[in-house]
Amino acid sequence: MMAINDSASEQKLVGKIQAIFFENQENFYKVIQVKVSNSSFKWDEDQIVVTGNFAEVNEGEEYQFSGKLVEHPRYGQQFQANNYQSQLPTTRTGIINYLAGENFPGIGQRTAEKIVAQLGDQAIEKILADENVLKQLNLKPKQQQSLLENLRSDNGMQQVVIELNHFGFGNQLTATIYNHFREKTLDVLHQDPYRLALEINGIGFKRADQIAEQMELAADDPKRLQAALYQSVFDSCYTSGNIYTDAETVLEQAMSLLLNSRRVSLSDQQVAEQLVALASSGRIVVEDHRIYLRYYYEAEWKIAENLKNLLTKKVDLSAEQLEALPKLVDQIASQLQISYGVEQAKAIGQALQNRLFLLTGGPGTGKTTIINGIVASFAALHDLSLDPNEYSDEDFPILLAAPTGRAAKKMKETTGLPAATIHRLLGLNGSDAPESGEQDLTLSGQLLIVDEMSMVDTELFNKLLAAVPPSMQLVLVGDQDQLPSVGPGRVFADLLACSQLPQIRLNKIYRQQKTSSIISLAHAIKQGKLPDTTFKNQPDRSFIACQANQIQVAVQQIITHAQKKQLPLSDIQILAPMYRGSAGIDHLNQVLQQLLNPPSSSSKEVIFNQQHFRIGDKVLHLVNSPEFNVFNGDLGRITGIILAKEKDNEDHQDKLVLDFDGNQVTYLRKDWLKIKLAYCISIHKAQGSEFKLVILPLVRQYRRMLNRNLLYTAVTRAKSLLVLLGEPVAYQEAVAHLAVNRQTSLQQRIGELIKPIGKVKKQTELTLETKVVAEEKGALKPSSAKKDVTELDAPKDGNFRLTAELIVDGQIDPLIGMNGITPTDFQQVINCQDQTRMDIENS
Ligand SMILES: Nc1ncnc2c1ncn2[C@@H]1O[C@H](COP(=O)(O)OP(=O)(O)OP(=O)(O)O)[C@@H](O)[C@H]1O
Repeated sequence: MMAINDSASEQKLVGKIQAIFFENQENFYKVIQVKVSNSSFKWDEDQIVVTGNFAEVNEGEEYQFSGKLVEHPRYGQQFQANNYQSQLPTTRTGIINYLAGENFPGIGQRTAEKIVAQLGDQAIEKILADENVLKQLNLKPKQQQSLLENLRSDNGMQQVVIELNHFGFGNQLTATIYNHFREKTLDVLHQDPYRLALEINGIGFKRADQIAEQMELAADDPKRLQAALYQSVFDSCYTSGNIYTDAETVLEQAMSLLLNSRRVSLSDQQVAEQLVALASSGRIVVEDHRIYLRYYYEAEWKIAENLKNLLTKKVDLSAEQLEALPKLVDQIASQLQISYGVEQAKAIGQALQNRLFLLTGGPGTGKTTIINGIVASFAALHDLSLDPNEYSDEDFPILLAAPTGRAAKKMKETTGLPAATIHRLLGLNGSDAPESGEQDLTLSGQLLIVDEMSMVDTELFNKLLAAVPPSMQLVLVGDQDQLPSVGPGRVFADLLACSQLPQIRLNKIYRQQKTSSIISLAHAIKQGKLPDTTFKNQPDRSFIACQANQIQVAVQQIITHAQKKQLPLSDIQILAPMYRGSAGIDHLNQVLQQLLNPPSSSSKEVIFNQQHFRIGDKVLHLVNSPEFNVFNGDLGRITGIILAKEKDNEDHQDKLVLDFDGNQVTYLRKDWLKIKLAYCISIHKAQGSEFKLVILPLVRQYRRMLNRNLLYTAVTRAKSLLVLLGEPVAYQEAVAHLAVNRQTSLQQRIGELIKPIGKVKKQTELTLETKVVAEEKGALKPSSAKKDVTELDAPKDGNFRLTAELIVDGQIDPLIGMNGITPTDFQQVINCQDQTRMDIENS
């Protein structure tokens, strides 16, 4: 039995489990009833209720618990256990009976007696500590196996839970760690605790390093240095949205992680050596000056390869069908009572004739109208019914999808056809890590249209494309001038930058100008201009000049005014770029909650992460939770609060009941991290949503965040009314700054695999095996850095490998990967990190 962290203040309890009252299926938390046989504290009753984190405990078995007696406000005295262990039989007869029992098939009474005769009263502990002791017993191999496996599984999970608790992991993480490593958990914990940081979401380098320090792992251990380096590559991508980073950034960040965690100095050389080792291990990939997480390196290649495969097969249309196309499009237009513009008609024609088609355009340029045209003409061309009821035995042949719930809902409303989120379409669970392996789903259908493509990140697009069969046609629609996806990559912009991919950019605005000055403002912003009318009131928009400290009062007044005009709260949305500061999202939410949903003695509230949640509050969902059918950016309302102490609340947990457009979901306390008050939300989170009235405060306080894409995205969220407020100079600064482009190589990968139309050459096989050799001190070998990827071979199994030999005179060059980097490049990194912070704040 492992040592238990005993402390003098801890109380002990020994007893048999009589009943398990409650067990949480998602973690190890249980409430059990124990028949007391012994206790270190005064206890006059026969039974006691014990709560805590337990692996599989069995009714009827005896356990020893350590912890403390607590007073539950509703249930009285209970024993709160921190640790527990099964009371292994201690007497000779007890051990013999235990081993001869049904837990150990193949071991009878005689064998059990023999084991105890030779190994003594400590037989079980001895076997668990060293399986070699079994050799002296002359047991059959099957008996040995039965003994070992069953003793270990009886004790294994229990020990894991105890030890993870001992290291301070709560219920949820304990369950996640155990489910990930299973019976190897303790080995991982003892031999390479950094794997926790590398493989488990929610555990960072610092936490793993604390465990490693307790295990006395040296501060310069290669595992430690590699873990910090990996974490730095990971952080650079996830915080900036870049697909790759560079050696200088990684080395600098890793060093700061290492020194912040333990005050032991390390040389640059030591850390740089481990960067090379990490690349050799395949967990990161180094190509030229770029450092990738392996997943993203492969994802970009796979996207390019899947696009190439898709484009290889032509759409099978007969000469008659092709000839009839223009007429068909005209017919559809007259059904919709419009006449398509030249570009619009061309877009529909191209979507019908190509396996892959990209469509981008600003607000009001007719994207939705074109989607409707594509759907109707595709159905007419292929003689398909658009009535979902006629497909009871087969799948509907036209799939419509979007990255958020709200965008999918909008698609459903505008087309009158079923539409889903991409996650739902692919059956993805929100907690799937990018590395969660190959998915084998293949979509069924003939046409897939994805809207709001600017929000789709590299990981999701990779997964989506992997599920698209070569027989399907794919239409990707979006507005490339909006903010890029929250996750790494800028897929839509990269695809549009590839002229070899069939695409159309819509420029003409069709939404009537006289009813919308918002749209013309958006198009001017896109072109880097702020029209003279920006700060003058128009029928559908207005401007209120004020300073940062006046924003709160101004916003309160606008909302009060809008409410007097009978505009429901769900139609009003305040958008801001930043969470912090007097004009930041968090402060505005507090102020607005006070105005719109103040505390009252008759209504319940809970406090979580310094936020008060009350019935009626508007909330924003921050992550994708397909299990609830709620997605990142969805807005809902709190309709119920059930407190743990309430009479009929059987599982004694605090709960919030939320309503997302009719979808009622119950959130336990562990889920509350997923929501935030939403009277004011970030512009990032508003992507994919539209609101009747948008209120947009911009002040110089946000200067670091302000750029053209951000302002454009905010303004285009307003459907009918827009109130701008703040400092004119902040608007001017936003329009003047173009967002820094993310570092991605998708365009390059596509360029290597898909030749420009009309210039298709014989494809050279690709490989991703790059050999980088630094010839001169302080520099990578120029020829390797310039090596054309088409010279290399891509393994069919997708097992990309990289050999990085960054060796100079037998030494690792501390300047690895920095060759050719100019101060401007470095500045770009800094700018990206600024962008990054914004992404962190908004994610
Ligand atoms: N060819 C056309 N003739 C007449 N009206 C058109 C035409 N194309 C689009 N419209 C109208 O213009 C308006 C905007 O079109 P649509 O909603 O399709 O644009 P969108 O690009 O999807 O805009 P948003 O991104 O703002 O939703 C709609 O009222 C639509 O009916």
